[in-house]
Amino acid sequence: MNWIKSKMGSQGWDITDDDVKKPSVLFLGPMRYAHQEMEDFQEYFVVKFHEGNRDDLIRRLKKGKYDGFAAIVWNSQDPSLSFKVDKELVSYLPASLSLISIPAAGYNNVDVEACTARGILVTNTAGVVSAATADTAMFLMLGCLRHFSQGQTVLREGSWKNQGMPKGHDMACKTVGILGLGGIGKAIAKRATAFGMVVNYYNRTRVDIRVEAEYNAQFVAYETLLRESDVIVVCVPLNSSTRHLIGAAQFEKMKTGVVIVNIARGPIIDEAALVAALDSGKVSSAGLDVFEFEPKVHEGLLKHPRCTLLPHMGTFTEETSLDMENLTIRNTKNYLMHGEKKNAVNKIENAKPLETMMTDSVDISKLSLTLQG
Ligand SMILES: O=CC(=O)O
Repeated sequence: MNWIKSKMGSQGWDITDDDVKKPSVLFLGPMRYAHQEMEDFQEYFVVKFHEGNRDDLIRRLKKGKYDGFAAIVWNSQDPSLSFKVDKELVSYLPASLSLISIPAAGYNNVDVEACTARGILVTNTAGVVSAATADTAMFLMLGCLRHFSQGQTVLREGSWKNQGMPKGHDMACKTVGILGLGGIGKAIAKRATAFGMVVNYYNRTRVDIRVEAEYNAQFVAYETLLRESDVIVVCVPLNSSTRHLIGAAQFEKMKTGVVIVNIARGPIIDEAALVAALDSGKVSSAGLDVFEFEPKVHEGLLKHPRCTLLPHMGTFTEETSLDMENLTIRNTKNYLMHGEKKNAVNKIENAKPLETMMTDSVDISKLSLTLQG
C-alpha cells in the first residue's frame, strides 16, 4: 500500500490503488550500501537515478525531465557529483522540489540560502560521521607527533629510523585545541582524553558546562587556543565566516612546533600560509584529510616530509557509509511523509503541499491535503 493512500484512507477517503501515484525522488549517484532501506523506500516513492555531471543535470532540468519530483538525494561525496549546487543550479530545480538530502556532514557545496528562498529543505547526516572522522583525526595527530609517515617513507626507501630521522613526541600531556566542539569535536575530545591529552576547545557559542565536564573539555578564547595548543584540530564547518579562519596572522600567534590537523574542510586553512609556516618551522607537522582545492593538493604539502596526507577519507568506511546512506534515505522519507526535519540545516516554515509533489495522476488538490509543516 502506498503512503498517500494510507494517509487519505486514514482520513476516510475511499481511494483505490489506481487513484494513487507515488512521488518521485531523484538520486544523484548510487546508493551502494543501504539495500534494505532502499527497498522499503521504493514501496512509497518512485526512485530515479541520474548519472552525469552538472551540465547533464542542468540540461535535463531545463527540459523538464525532473518536473514534479519531490526530492533529490545528492551524493556529493561521489567525485563526479562534487559540483556546487549553487544559486544558478537551484534556479533550475522544479517548483515541486521540497528537499535536498545529502549523505555527508558537510553541506558547503550547497547554496543553502538559495534553497531556503525556494522553500527547499536541506538535510545532512552529521550525527553518524563523528566516530569515523574522529578516528581519522587521531591517526593524523599520532602520525604527526610521532613522524610515522616519515618513518614509513624512510623504510620503503630501504633505510632505517636512526638515519637522520628526528624523534617524535608522546601524545600524553600535550594540549590539544579543538576548533569546533560539535559532534566530531566531542568524539575527538573523548579519544584525546583517553590518550592523556589536555583538551581545550573554542566555539562561537560555549557549550553547556555539563557537556564540557562530560568531554573533559575546557572552553578558551580563540586567541588562547592559538597560543597554547601543541596540536590544533580543525572541526568547524566551512562557510563564509570560517574560510581562511587560519592564515598567516593566526600561524604567527601559535607555539613554534605546533601540529595542525584538519579533518573538516580544506579552505578553512589558507594552504599557502600553511606551507610557509611548515617551511619556516613554525608548524612542525600537518595532518590533513582535506585540501583547499581538492582533489588537487598543494605541491608544498605533497613534497613536505613532515606532512601526513589522506585523500579525504574521514568517513570512508563500509560501516559509516551504510549509516550515512541509511540516514539520508530516512531523512528523505521522514520529511516527505511526516514533515519531520530532524537533520535539517535550514529552516522552512511550511512544507510544500502534497499535490505539488505528485508526478502526475490523481487530482488531490480537491482534498486540500498537505504535509505537516
Ligand atoms: O567529509 C565528509 C562529510 O562531510 O561527511
